[in-house]
Amino acid sequence: VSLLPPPLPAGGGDRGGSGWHWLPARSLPCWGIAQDAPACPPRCRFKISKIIVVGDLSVGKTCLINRFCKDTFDKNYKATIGVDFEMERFEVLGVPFSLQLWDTAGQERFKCIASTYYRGAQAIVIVFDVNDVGSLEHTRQWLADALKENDPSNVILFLVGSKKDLSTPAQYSLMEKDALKVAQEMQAEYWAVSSLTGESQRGGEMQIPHQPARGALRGSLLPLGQGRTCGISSSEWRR
Ligand SMILES: Nc1nc2c(ncn2[C@@H]2O[C@H](COP(=O)(O)OP(=O)(O)OP(=O)(O)O)[C@@H](O)[C@H]2O)c(=O)[nH]1
Repeated sequence: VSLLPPPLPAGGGDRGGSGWHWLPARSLPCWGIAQDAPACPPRCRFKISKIIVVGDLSVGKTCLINRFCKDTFDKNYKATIGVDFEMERFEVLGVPFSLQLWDTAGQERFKCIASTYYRGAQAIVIVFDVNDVGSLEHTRQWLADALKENDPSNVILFLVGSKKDLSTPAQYSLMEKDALKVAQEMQAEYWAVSSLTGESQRGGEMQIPHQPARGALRGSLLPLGQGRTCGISSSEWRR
């Protein structure tokens, strides 16, 4: 945890309270990254978005992030201790854009540490296992905890059902009904995914309030594992 960048403050960066963090590229070294970044003209700015990924123990949060950022899958379970961190960089219309993906521990004993990193999120991804109805029930509590540290009117919510490859079509369609109900209640977009196969499928026709400023973030997250230019893992940062 001590190697991670500090939690971002709530609200906006230097452009006011929009929740977006606009930082000159050269300000990144204060987090211990990009130490050798060349000098950038003032217009060269990173748009930084923080995404937190929450959910029960072993539902597949780390695998989801690894599929998204590195296009890899590890079948061996290694519990996340506290929080972990990945950064994804890409360009939208020539603007350098960075996603901070915060992988939080599902284990109860680490919840206290992990929740200190919830603040300042632009998106909350709540993950459950489509084969475990209990993990779907717990998503409401995960969301409530994450929203204590964030402005509910200013975050994009995703409910993600993981491990779809392990369920039969009949089992899945039963679960999907419940998941869509929960997603509707939360005003979240629902996705079912398999980090093993890389499959992702959007469920239902959710009516989400239009937030044009957030289109790029939503667009970058939705096609799980696509549209990236490069990924930087926390382990690379530590070199
Ligand atoms: N078949 C299959 N297994 C998966 C999938 N996603 C995760 N797993 C497996 O589920 C186990 C837990 O995955 P993790 O991603 O570590 O779970 P987590 O939610 O990050 O767990 P914590 O860090 O303890 O909160 C691992 O053994 C993974 O290989 C999936 O889509 N399909």
